[in-house]
Amino acid sequence: MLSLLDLRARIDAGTLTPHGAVGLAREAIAARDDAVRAFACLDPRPAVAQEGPLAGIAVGIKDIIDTADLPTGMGSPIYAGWRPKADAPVVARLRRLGAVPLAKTTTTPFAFLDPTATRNPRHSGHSPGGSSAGSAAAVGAGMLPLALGTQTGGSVIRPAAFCGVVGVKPSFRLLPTVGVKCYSWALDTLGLFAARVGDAARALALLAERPGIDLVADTGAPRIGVVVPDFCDEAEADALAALQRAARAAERAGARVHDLSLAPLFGEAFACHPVIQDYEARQALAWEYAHHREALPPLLRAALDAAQDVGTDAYDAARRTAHRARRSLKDVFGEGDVDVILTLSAPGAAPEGLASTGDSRFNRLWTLMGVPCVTVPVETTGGGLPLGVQVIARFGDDGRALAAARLIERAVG
Ligand SMILES: NC(=O)CC(=O)O
Repeated sequence: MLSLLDLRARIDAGTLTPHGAVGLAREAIAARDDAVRAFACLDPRPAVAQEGPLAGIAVGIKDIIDTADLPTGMGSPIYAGWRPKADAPVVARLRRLGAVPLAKTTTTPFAFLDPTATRNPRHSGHSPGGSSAGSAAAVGAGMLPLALGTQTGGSVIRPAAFCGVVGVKPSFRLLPTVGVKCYSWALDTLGLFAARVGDAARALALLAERPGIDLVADTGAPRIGVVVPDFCDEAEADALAALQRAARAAERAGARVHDLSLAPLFGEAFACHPVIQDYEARQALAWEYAHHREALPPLLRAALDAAQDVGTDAYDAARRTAHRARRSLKDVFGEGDVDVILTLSAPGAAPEGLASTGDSRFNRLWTLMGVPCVTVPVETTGGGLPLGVQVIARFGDDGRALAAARLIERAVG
């Protein structure tokens, strides 16, 4: 895969130019994307800045994120050819840092569950996951060193794990979702994909203007609480084995690892995620539902049909429960002798075929809690499909989540 840090080191050393670095991505796209289909469109004549900490870094932008010089199609014929007037602030920030928004990456329609045509870069007969399908696949295929995605349920962590890359869903609103097509304003979170933890940490620190995110020294021996939430349905044996492998490797690397159980309140909060999501999606997509319902794909259309019945009382009760759970989660980290939580990134490896983007049941609670999540590739199944594990820190402690993820990444080798 293309490493952001490696490209930047070669540019800083004068052995590679920013044009040359972008050229490597364009060559890889030309060679591989026919098999992967990760892109909605490409910039045919990208402007390549010579200066900036991300000069030479080609970036994929999920196609629900506004770009002024490329269409933003939302993965839907309803927005075919739609050209926003302005870049989303996160895209404008990338340009100020010297990066090149080279391509729009495929998204499931409006970032819901209906699949894309994108294939898993590690096994073309399997899904790359969703909704940030193209971003995860493009990095996993070695076509880009960095890509942006979003998560409302599990749309960063799950596809990253399926494609064998690092995915970061930062603390809620660490990055501005202005200019990003809204599905749920209480849940939508901008995230990113990269080859390795260090690449992702550098990118997030620059995007968030928080150098400390990348400078969290290896926090020595993190206290890791390992949990498989009992309110999530069963996980596949391969995924559970990968979690245990990561936990044991972290322990050998000096981490203090113990099993963690979550109070029933977190199961109640888990059940509140769809109530909040669906109530807000009904309003966020009211225009599309009113004027183009027949052009919506089947899973999204059915979800919005059902969302018409979600009332304000249920919504307000769900928000109260989520609030209580967020306060209780602070105690898990504070009094629970836990620096980070280690859990599954997905129920298993990528689903066979392209009909399903997989299940977000091991992601939704953490999205609702607004806490930073990082998925790290751990191993591959016998069939060559990647498996990841998810590292979660307290709200605002993104650097610690990345530092612990880096320890695990190194420990599993
Ligand atoms: N946007 C989302 O997070 C939905 C999903 O988990 O696929």
